[in-house]
Amino acid sequence: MMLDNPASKYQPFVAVDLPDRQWPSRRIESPPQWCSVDLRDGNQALIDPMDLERKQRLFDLLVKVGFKQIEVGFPSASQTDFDFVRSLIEEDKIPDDVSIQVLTQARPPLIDRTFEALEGAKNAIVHVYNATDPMFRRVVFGVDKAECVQIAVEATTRIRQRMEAAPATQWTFQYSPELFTTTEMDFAVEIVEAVMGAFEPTPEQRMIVNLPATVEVAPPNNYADQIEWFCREVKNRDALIVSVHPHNDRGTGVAAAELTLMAGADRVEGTLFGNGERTGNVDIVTLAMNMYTQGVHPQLDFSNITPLMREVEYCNQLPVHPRHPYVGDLVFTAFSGSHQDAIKKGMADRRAHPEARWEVPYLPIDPMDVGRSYEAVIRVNSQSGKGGISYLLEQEHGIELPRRLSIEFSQVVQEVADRTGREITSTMIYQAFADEYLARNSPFALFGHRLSSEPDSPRVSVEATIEERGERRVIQGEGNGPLAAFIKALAAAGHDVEIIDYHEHSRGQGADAEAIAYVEVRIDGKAVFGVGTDESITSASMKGVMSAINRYLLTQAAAPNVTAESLAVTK
Ligand SMILES: CC(=O)SCCNC(=O)CCNC(=O)[C@H](O)C(C)(C)COP(=O)(O)OP(=O)(O)OC[C@H]1O[C@@H](n2cnc3c(N)ncnc32)[C@H](O)[C@@H]1OP(=O)(O)O
Ligand SMILES: CC(C)C(=O)C(=O)O
Ligand SMILES: [Mg+2]
Repeated sequence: MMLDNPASKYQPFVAVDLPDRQWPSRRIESPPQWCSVDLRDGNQALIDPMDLERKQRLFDLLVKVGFKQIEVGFPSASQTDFDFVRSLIEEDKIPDDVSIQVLTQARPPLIDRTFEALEGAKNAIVHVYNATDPMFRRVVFGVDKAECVQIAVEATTRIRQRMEAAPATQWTFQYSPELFTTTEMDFAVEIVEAVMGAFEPTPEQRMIVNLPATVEVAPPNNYADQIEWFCREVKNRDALIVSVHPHNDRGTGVAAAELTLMAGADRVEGTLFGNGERTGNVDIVTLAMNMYTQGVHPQLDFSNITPLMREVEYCNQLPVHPRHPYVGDLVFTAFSGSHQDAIKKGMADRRAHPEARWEVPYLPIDPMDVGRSYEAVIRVNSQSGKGGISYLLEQEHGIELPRRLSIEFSQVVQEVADRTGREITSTMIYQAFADEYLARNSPFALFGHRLSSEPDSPRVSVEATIEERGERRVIQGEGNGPLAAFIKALAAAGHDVEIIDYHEHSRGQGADAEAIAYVEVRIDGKAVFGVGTDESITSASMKGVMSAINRYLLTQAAAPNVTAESLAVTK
């Protein structure tokens, strides 16, 4: 032992010797039996355990999600749990296809009280446990292996008798060798087989053997080895439903559940969002959604996950982390530029191929599948780039910036983001866009124009009323189209402007529809963008040119120093 290494006081886990393990090459192809233990294992870990109202709300939610097995409490432990079980039964609140499960220690008075609570239930699972791990046998119980087996067998016998005395209930028996993963594997099989000897399950009437990682102390592959080993070794495997109950002390509860299912487990006990003792039980939402994203429907409904999360937060009085898989407030949001750019392209590709499989960069799942919108997919701060800014303008304001303009405008937003150090909302982005381009109507303003053309001639004449530094006048020009004619008129008035690039589209629908024109011009060798909006596309394009001239005249000192050449290589 290295005395200067404080970690040397810990023991490494004992690996199972299973060189011919089969589970690594298996896949999960169907969902397991799910059992929610929110109302028991989750509840026993809360600062304030749930009262009857919260328990009932969570029970109703679990039923709605689709759980068919729900551990509703430890009725011999508290009056609240006892009363809750009684109210479920007496007020007929349990759907016929749902089994309630209750936990008891392997102690006769507690078993008797448990059966009192269950009187009149249609379907019930009685779950008894005792710790089998060597440290617990020595430190907590002061028993040897034989005495440990005796505790389990006597409890099983008593439970069997109580079940036989109440045949109107459809009973299922469940035994957990608590701390299975730190129990000697051959002893785990020995005690389970002794319990099976007392209960006598059959393939037609199976019992549940729940093999918990009560405290997660080893990597998930070892739990999987233990499950595969157990399933091979135990006699009458076909009379058992093998259940796993991962905890999350090492942060690998979900991985453990997945690998143990590959290793042969039939059933998983866990909680919504992973509430539970210490670092929690395995999170069934993540587990189920992981299956979903592999094309396996978990048969649990998480299609409207945000209200579900809020309800669970209310019942547990604990928040769900904003980065929690599939549900956290931030998990469908990209702030960083390259992610946003890729998402924007992926979403465009998706719109072009809506029937294709889901393939959007950085979004492992379609947010719509859990009831989230695309709204928060992109949010902008100083880590963002042009892709995200353009995406928000496009999605929320119908503005489809041409590429070079989006490069220029992203620098305007970047300046605001760097200066404030805060998130820039889509409203703020729109405002910055409007201030920068649309509000540019002085010192140069357009007050109206008239177009005319000769029949059969492509030539167009324009007569426009402009105001420059307070002085109003009429300018005239002729060209191959309205915009060309307007440029000619401006040249005659002393403003030499060359159109480099031009884009337009309509924005909004119906009576609210308007045209938006993006004009890139060269003035005195400098590339400048302008944007104009109007009901008429011709007016929008002229306003766009005016916006560019105004930006050139007024803001060139403050505006980013951009030339046509530099835009081609920026960002
Ligand atoms: C891994 C798990 O999640 S296990 C479930 C844990 N959940 C809970 O404990 C919540 C509900 N529990 C309780 O309210 C109480 O513990 C009760 C009502 C069940 C029992 O309370 P008490 O009778 O005061 O016993 P307490 O829990 O303090 O002590 C445990 C005693 O039961 C024994 N015991 C503990 N677990 C078991 C078991 N599964 N089977 C048999 N005996 C057990 C202990 O050895 C100890 O015996 P001792 O007094 O002779 O030393
Ligand atoms: C009661 C048992 C199954 C338990 O919660 C555990 O071992 O974690
Ligand atoms: Mg547990």
